[in-house]
Amino acid sequence: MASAHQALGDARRVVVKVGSSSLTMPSGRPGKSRATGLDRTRIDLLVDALVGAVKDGRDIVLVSSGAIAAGLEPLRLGARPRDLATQQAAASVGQMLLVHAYAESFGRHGLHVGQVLLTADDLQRRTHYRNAQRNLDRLLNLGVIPIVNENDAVATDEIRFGDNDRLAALTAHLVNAGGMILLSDVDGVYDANPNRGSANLIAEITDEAMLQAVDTKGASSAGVGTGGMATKLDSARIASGAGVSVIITSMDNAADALAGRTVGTFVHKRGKRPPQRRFWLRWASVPKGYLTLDDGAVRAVVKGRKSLLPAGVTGVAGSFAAGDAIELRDLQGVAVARGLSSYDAGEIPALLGKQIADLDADHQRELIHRDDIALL
Ligand SMILES: Nc1ncnc2c1ncn2[C@@H]1O[C@H](COP(=O)(O)OP(=O)(O)O)[C@@H](O)[C@H]1O
Ligand SMILES: N[C@@H](CCC(=O)OP(=O)(O)O)C(=O)O
Repeated sequence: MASAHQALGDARRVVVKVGSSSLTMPSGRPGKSRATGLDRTRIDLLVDALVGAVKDGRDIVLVSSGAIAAGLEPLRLGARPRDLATQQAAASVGQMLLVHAYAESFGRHGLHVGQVLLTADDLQRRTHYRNAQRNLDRLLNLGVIPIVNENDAVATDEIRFGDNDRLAALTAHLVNAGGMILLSDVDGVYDANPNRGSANLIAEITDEAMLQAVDTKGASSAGVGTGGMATKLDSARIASGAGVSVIITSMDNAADALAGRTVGTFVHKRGKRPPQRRFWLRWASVPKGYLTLDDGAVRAVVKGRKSLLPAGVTGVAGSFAAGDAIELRDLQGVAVARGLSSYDAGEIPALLGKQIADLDADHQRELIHRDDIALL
């Protein structure tokens, strides 16, 4: 019987994410063991694995970290900087080196790469989301390998993905990928951080409870990565919940993972690809305010999948306009859903608690239409 991993081998469009720790090498400078340079041999190894799939007619989108890490050595920075301005500077220098290295490496096979730098804001606005989608689709149709990274040079602390694992999951939905492979310096997910003692590889993760049970404590081995295993599991949760099969493994296993061989940790997809609007609302939008719902309204929205009517809303907070994303909270303050408000925040207090029939003709509609609600 074929293993579950084969689902990845069968996916026509795959997002592959590679972390800083897999692309860089210790410089060996005394006392500066964390300073790094790009490891061109490893980049060629990765590229060769990806090209194998491209030559088989599959679409590959590469989400690559490593901009900040690649900027460390040229700027003589000993370790990943903590302050934002130096991170941005390192990324500005490093991103060029990174994409240049990919362009040369794919060039050995006669293939072109296209750089796509995204900010969190690009995926938080629906119009930008569609722009990014159109560009990625066109690049793939032209036979170009898109290389995606966060636009670290302009990202600020408030509006950044921070880790590319999550960006990879959002990208997988954006391009309608069937599979996602997260490549790191560890060959899979273990039942505890393998750097802290003996641990066992988890070959398959079948549900959300298993994803949440993994022990991810302790620093990563390389020191240049950002999220460790926790962000990879978050990413796997987002992608697998949106109908994408996921493998988490090491870069050395990239070709095997793409071929559907049994390597690393396979995370089973759950459900189907959700409509773009719901996925975007749930995972990429930033709520501008919230409504407080009484118990009946929570039941209607969550269990009944109904539109939200003013009668069940007890409060409004924040400053938002019609069409903005807002949170729906229960009486205990727990967010149960996100939705796109049909009204400006200032219009809502006058509607609270009222039946639709009692409202004037301009306001005889729901606060949030059911098609504009994503449950959390
Ligand atoms: N349960 C676990 N299984 C595997 N690795 C783990 C686990 N918990 C923590 N880790 C750490 O996560 C690291 C990978 O994360 P990170 O260095 O951020 O990767 P990358 O730069 O590739 O994104 C591994 O080297 C390992 O030290
Ligand atoms: N965008 C940043 C990488 C952020 C990140 O997620 O890094 P990693 O944990 O190595 O995947 C960069 O290119 O340096």
